[in-house]
Order: sequence, then C-alpha cells, then structure tokens
Amino acid sequence: MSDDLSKALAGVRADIDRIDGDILRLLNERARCAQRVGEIKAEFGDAGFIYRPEREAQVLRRLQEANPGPLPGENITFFFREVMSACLSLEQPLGVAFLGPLGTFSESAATKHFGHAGRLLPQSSIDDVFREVESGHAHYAVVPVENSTEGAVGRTMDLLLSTPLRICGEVVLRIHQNLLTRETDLNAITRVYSHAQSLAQCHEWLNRVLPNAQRISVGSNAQAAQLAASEAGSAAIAGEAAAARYDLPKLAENIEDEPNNTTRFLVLGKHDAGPSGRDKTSLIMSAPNRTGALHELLLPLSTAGVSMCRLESRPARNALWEYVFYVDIEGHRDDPAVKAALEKLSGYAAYLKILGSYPIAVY
Ligand SMILES: O=C(O)C(=O)C[C@]1(C(=O)O)C=C[C@@H](O)C=C1
Repeated sequence: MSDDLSKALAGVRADIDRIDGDILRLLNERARCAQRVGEIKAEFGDAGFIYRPEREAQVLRRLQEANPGPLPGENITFFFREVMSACLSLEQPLGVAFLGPLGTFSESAATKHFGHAGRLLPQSSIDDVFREVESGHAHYAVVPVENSTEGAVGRTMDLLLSTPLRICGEVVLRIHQNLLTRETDLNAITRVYSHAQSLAQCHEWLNRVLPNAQRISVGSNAQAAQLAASEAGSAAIAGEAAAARYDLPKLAENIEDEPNNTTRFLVLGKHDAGPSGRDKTSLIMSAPNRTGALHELLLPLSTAGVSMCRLESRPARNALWEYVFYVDIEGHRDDPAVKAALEKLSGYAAYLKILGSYPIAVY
C-alpha cells in the first residue's frame, strides 16, 4: 500500500471508529430505555405482552420516512428490527414456533420479523406450530397463509377457523427458489425434491430445463435440501437459507416462474395489536344460505367506507356445499368506521370471528 493511500484511508477509518463508538454507546443507551420500558410494564401489571407489534411498526415507518440515505430503507428496517429484537430479548426472550426444519422460508419469515435474538422453535407441521403457542410452549407462531403464485395455504386457513389464537402481525417475504445440488452438471440430476408449493412455483422451469427428472414432493424444502445433500443424482428446490444451512451449492438461481413470487405469513399470539395508524383486520364469516346473502354481508363494509383487501372462500367442512369467507379489511377494529361496520356485520352474518387487527407489514 502506498503512503498516500494509507494516509487517506487512516483519516476516514478514524471517523468510522469514532462513529462506531457513538453507535455502540447509543445502542446501549437505547437498550437501557427498553429495559426501563419492561420495568414500567411490570409495575403497571402489563408484563404479559412485552412484544408490541404496533410500536415496532411505528418505529420502523418513522425511521424509513426520516432516512436521508445513502442506505436503502429496506436495510434500515433490517437493522432496526435487529436492534429491537436485541432490546426486546433484554425484557423477555421470545420463543417463536414455525414450520421446520431449520432452513425453511418460514424460518426466514420468523427471523425477518422477530430478528436473530428470538428463540427459534421449528415444528414438524403447521398443526404443531399452532399447538405450540396454544399450549404456551412458544410465545408466537409464524405461519404461511398465501402465496402470490399458488394462492391460499389451506391448512393454515382451516386451523384459523378453530384456534383461539389472534393474528398480531404479518410478514411479507419475496420467495426466490434455487436448484441446490452437489452435482455440477444438470444432466446428472434424475430426482428433484421439494415442497409441493415450491415444485408448483417452478413448474415451467422444470419442464424446460429438467423435463425428465422425477419430481418428489416432501414435507418442506429444507427437508428436500437434507435429502439432496445425501443422495447422488438428486437436487432440491429451496431458498438461500436451506442452501446455507445444509451447505449445498446453487446450480441455478431464481428459478421461480413468477418473478414477483411472494409469500405472506401471519404472526399469531395470545393478543392482537393496538392501532399503529396503518392496520388490517382479518375476519372469518359465513352467510346464511340464500340468494344475495354474500352481497348483504359485504354491504356494511362498503357503506362504512371500509376497503376490503382480500376475500377467499373455503368449504365450511361441517356442512356440504356451505362456505366460510375469509376477509381482510383495511383499518383497526378500534377505528370508528371499522367498529361500526363490524357491529352491523355481526347482525347479518350467520357466523363471525374476528381473527385480529395488526399493522400492515413494513419492509
Ligand atoms: O416500546 C416498547 O413497548 C418496548 O418494549 C421497546 C421496543 C423497542 O425496542 O423499541 C421493544 C419491544 C417492543 O416490541 C416494542 C418496542
């Protein structure tokens, strides 16, 4: 290194060292504030629910708006989620259940939302994820609910019908699929393992590039990666997290057919969230079995000026050819317009369950 270069770098590096020192001091000062918040919650008998999704969403939105750059807003969100995760763990370390094994997109969604200080509790089925929180073994659950290419996740939708848990947040994750294998030549691949949804998301790519490989559906794409890591001639379709976890090279990247492939996850706990200013409310309802009943059911929403952002129907399971409707609306259940619409709705609906109000995902 030339002397001039060393001198020029030393000056800027001294600035970086000084700034890092300031950041370190400020981070710990912030952590002490969070500890104090925890003590205040305890003093006021409010220690049960340390995690405050509405407050976290407000913090992240404010910082995104205030961000002058050059760091992109997405990075700011990532850093501050980690900061809040670390601060929260000083108040109370959170156990977060999700569909395992480690390396699934559900794990990525759980860490994206709760940061790395959360205690990850991988489960072997979506039923177990719900049970883990219902029984009090975990504080929160993160479950996939819909994918932009493949639609609703049926098991999650069905379990929402009967669970006492509440939705307190949502996580939106861009899904990039990769072909993971120890093989170095596509021609050597005779079997491709993945979760059925991931196989479907890469259907056209597989038809084009590996038309003769057998497609084998397994419980999760992390499990697929485990299999591909141990069997010659096999590959897995899975995400970055599985590639890193099982040390599998990527022979092809971003092989999903739909470039905007995105999955929405729900955060479930024993409470919903307070109003954050930009919220959603999720409901399940059923209409009486007569002409125009669904129209009547949705009318209170439009007359109150409440926007509907999602409507899905599913078989009621307890009666043939009867359906329940899953509806997401904009706003918090405490907002006057939403409150009025829900009151009206409860008069029309044969069945109405409010799953929770929660902040719209920040990313
Ligand atoms: O404001 C609170 O209630 C806190 O507990 C502090 C804090 C934070 O670090 O900003 C931590 C955890 C909560 O989920 C929300 C925010």
